[in-house]
Amino acid sequence: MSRRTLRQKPRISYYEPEEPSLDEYIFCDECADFVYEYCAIHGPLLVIPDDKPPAVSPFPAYVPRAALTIPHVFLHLAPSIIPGAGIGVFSTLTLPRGVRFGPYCGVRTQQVDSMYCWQIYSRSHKPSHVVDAADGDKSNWMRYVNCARNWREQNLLAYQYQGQLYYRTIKIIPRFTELLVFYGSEFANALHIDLGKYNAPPGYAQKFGAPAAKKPKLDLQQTKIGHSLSPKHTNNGQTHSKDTENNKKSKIISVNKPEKPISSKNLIKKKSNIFQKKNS
Ligand SMILES: C[S@@+](CC[C@H](N)C(=O)[O-])C[C@H]1O[C@@H](n2cnc3c(N)ncnc32)[C@H](O)[C@@H]1O
Repeated sequence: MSRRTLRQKPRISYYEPEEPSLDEYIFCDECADFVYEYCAIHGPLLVIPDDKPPAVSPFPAYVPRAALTIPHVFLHLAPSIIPGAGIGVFSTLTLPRGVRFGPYCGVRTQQVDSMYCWQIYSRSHKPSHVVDAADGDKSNWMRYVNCARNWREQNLLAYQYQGQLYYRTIKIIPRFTELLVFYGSEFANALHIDLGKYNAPPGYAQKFGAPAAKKPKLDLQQTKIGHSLSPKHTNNGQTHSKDTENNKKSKIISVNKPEKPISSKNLIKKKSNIFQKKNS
């Protein structure tokens, strides 16, 4: 009887569940929990892509390319409601909660050289690089979103997903309302925003019918800025600051007063006026 050795076969595992990367989780505001890629109960985020700027801009050279990327059906640029803050981004239509904008575009760098920077984290939650949108010709409209001065006026949340930074709406945004995100405590301090007063007093959201706040498991708001801010805990690379409460309380509808309507005919005219003013 001949003895045959068995051929060396590579071992194949027919059930190799891939560990989901933490960078692929998003936070469902309704479930108040992290979900993988999208919430099976409340559905995916409504993705609004940037407009594609024309190869040759019909606007004068002082209108940066970034301004032409604004999804103009939904949003427009106008002077901010915040005194001295320059240009801001406003809704043209009422936006529901759960709309995703982005990604935030800019120059990839390691230095925080401007107020237009967002820190991106690696899958191992270490600072990876910074996206700097200071150059209006190498970035998109998201650079014009200003920082909320308190939780009540914050209607966007910055978060990291698959290595890029996005903004999503955390409440219904009535039309002609300025879109405002929280930049994180370092930039907020630089803008003289009183962080002690940023969050509403405890129980405020419940007065307006929000369910009792669960104890936050994770901090989840991305914070704009630098290397000194290390993420305390990240999920999908999201940076987590002490602002989780903002998300929990986002169940209340915005108390922002709508801005005065701007007719769409005047929008483009207004757009160039804004830049003229800014550059003069
Ligand atoms: C990322 S940019 C936002 C777009 C800016 N408004 C513009 O016209 O280019 C950040 C700058 O906007 C202004 N800004 C944003 N939020 C502000 C706030 N809450 N208070 C005062 N200034 C603010 C500051 O000048 C800051 O340096």
